[in-house]
Amino acid sequence: MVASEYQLEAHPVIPKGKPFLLVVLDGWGENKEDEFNAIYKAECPTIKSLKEGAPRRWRTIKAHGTAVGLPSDADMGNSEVGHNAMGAGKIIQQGASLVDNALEDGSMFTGAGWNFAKESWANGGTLHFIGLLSDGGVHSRTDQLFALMYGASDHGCKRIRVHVLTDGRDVPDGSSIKYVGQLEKECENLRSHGCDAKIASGGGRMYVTMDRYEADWNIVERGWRAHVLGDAPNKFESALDALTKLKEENPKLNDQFYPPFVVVEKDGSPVGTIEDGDVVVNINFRADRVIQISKAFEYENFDAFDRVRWPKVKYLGMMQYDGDLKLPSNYLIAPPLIEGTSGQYLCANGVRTFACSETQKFGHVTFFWNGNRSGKISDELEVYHEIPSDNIQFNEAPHMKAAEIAKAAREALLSGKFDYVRVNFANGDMVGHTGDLEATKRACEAVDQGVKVLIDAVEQMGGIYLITADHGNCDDMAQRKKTGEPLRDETGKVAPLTSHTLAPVPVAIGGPGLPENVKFSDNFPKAGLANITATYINLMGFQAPESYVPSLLAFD
Ligand SMILES: O=C(O)[C@@H](CO)OP(=O)(O)O
Ligand SMILES: [Mn+2]
Ligand SMILES: [Mn+2]
Repeated sequence: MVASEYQLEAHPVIPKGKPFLLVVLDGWGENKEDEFNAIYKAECPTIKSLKEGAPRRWRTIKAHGTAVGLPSDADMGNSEVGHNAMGAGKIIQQGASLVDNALEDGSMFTGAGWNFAKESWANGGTLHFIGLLSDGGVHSRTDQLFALMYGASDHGCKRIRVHVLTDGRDVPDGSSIKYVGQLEKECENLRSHGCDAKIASGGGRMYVTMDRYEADWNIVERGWRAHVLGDAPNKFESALDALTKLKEENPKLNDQFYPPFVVVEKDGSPVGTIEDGDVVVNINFRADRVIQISKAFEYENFDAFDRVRWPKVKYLGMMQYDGDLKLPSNYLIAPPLIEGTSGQYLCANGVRTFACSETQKFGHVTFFWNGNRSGKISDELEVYHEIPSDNIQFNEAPHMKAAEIAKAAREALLSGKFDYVRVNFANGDMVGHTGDLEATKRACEAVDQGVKVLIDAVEQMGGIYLITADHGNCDDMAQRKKTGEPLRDETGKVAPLTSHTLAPVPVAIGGPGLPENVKFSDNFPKAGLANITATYINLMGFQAPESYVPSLLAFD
């Protein structure tokens, strides 16, 4: 039975019932064609032919800044906001913006979450912050952390401990020293005003605490031991010492992969373990990489690793990270309410869906796509298929699981059991984040081969496809000066860019099932990822919901 609020009318031009393929090329922007654009330099005949072979069915759309609900157009896009927009058909004010608003209008410090946290320090508990320390704006921002620290001090908090995860992925490698230096300064300032604030522990975001989609629980366990128990092989008298000395010992170490460390007093005792009665605030607004640590703090029954000690603390997220699990149960800011997602509409109209990626992006095409819900929309109509990612540095095996994803999705298309096959290829993004240009070219080639397999399957089935991306990354692998020239070190070596880019992303449609007269409209020059949703709902033979931003299709 179709829930009437979600009923969709038939599209007047595009027939229903053709198998439909949607591909997200993660981290694949349309950018300047130069030697640092891995896509341009790689052999990608299939994806390049989409643009050259059918120019009326290829265009770019915005994937960053306000077009995807971020605070400003200086913000690069990311997977969360990109997949939220593509899944939901509208621009959603995202976590970063909601936190900014609450800090600006003061509602941060009057809400239920803040009041709940306050009880703890009013009773002598320590306030702990855990999170990614940078101003990358993808998972967190230092200015928001500092505002919370000062807010707490203004509200009577006398003891703050910060557990820092160094970045180097949304910001240049090596910048962790700068962010830790800034935080040290703020701590010093707070101390001079009577609030004992210190950095207590830390580690690199890809090695400590911030695992996602249960790819490797060891990452979270290392964080737990350092932050909660004060237990790590590396102990230093300050976080700055930790970063500089660990790097001296191992010059190849990068910010993303710092081992866990604990800051200790002169006598070797940790400056800030997490104890009964304390309050822990996770400063990340983005969910995927803090769901596991949130479970470790929140769940009484927990067997992912041995916590050794499970302190009775108040635990809060910057946001609630999982709407289905209600995790965590306490949070500072209510997450964006993402209702009326494409999945809700399509399931209500009987569309049988196969969603697939490898672990690193599995939640992107399911959880983020469905408006940050960890469950399925329909057990009868949907199959979610995860291919386990390898736990390695991805420039060592840049093909990742592209072939396996293509194989699984191809079988789904050919089986006739699905109307809609949705996949994400991780390579351009995950290898792009390593800053390794040569490996990233190989990554692009693996994606291109995967896309070819899938387009062939669509051809065979008389289907329709839409191929797009969530934000840029592999399209520019060099840090740039203001002039656009690549930035070089003293030896002339180009500084690698490990982050996403601000580039728009391509979108291409095609397939034998697509009527000849369907093309992209010449309107909507400012279209963004949210416009994809109405577009693919049309491609499946339905008119899009009125609440969605417009479809990009036009008809001759
Ligand atoms: O790895 C991640 O967490 C982010 C970058 O911080 O990348 P993406 O948005 O592509 O998942
Ligand atoms: Mn992405
Ligand atoms: Mn990324």
